[in-house]
Amino acid sequence: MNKILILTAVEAEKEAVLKGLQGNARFEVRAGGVGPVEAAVSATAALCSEAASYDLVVSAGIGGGFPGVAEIGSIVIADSVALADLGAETPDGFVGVDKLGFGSNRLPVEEALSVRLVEALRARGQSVHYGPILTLSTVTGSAQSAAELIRRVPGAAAEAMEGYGVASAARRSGIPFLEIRGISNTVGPRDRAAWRIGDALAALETAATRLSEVVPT
Ligand SMILES: O=C(O)c1cccc(C(=O)CC[C@H]2O[C@@H](n3cnc4c(=O)[nH]cnc43)[C@H](O)[C@@H]2O)c1
Repeated sequence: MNKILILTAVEAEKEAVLKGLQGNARFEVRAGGVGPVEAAVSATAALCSEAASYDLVVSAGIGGGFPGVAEIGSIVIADSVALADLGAETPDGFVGVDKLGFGSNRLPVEEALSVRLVEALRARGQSVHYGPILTLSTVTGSAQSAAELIRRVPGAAAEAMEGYGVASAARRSGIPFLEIRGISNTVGPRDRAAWRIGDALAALETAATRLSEVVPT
């Protein structure tokens, strides 16, 4: 793989990733904005630019970890991505677009490379989890909503706001995709004081270093 695009949401995430990559020239890192729409538009613009010829697209940033699965400061690598709030509210509860007959709200990742990254992180003693990462337009703020998301996506490991948008753009271009999250907070009741952005950015930096080692040439 000669050219890899990494899309973060904000500059602080971009800086952490660049630090981890230690000048590896195969990677291009862009901050594309917060939320699935900004992420999809930014990824599409990058992939459609004249100079573009990417072999891999990565969504990377901080995220919330589901309680009992991914603790603050750990890393989550997606085994799939889910647009968890795309669907309809019905008298029987939320129904996803898949059940409504409008396609799927799950997208795959490049599995072999994701697993290699998980193994490389584990081998260095890093706490890393491999599971579904949810993309949402609204940050979860209650235990009830967190439980509902786990009902929708069993095994959910983390949530963030960009992955599915980037994955969707990559899929349209036929390019493999990965998602990486450094965990800054626990998904559940809102508690800004418990946020550990520094720990999450440090985890993200570590993940970027290992990524630069495991991406094949
Ligand atoms: O004000 C709040 O309570 C609040 C709680 C969590 C996140 C935010 C943000 O505005 C950050 C959005 C930004 O960070 C990523 N992120 C980090 N943690 C989470 C999360 O638990 N759920 C969803 N997104 C999260 C996200 O990808 C955005 O880029 C405010």
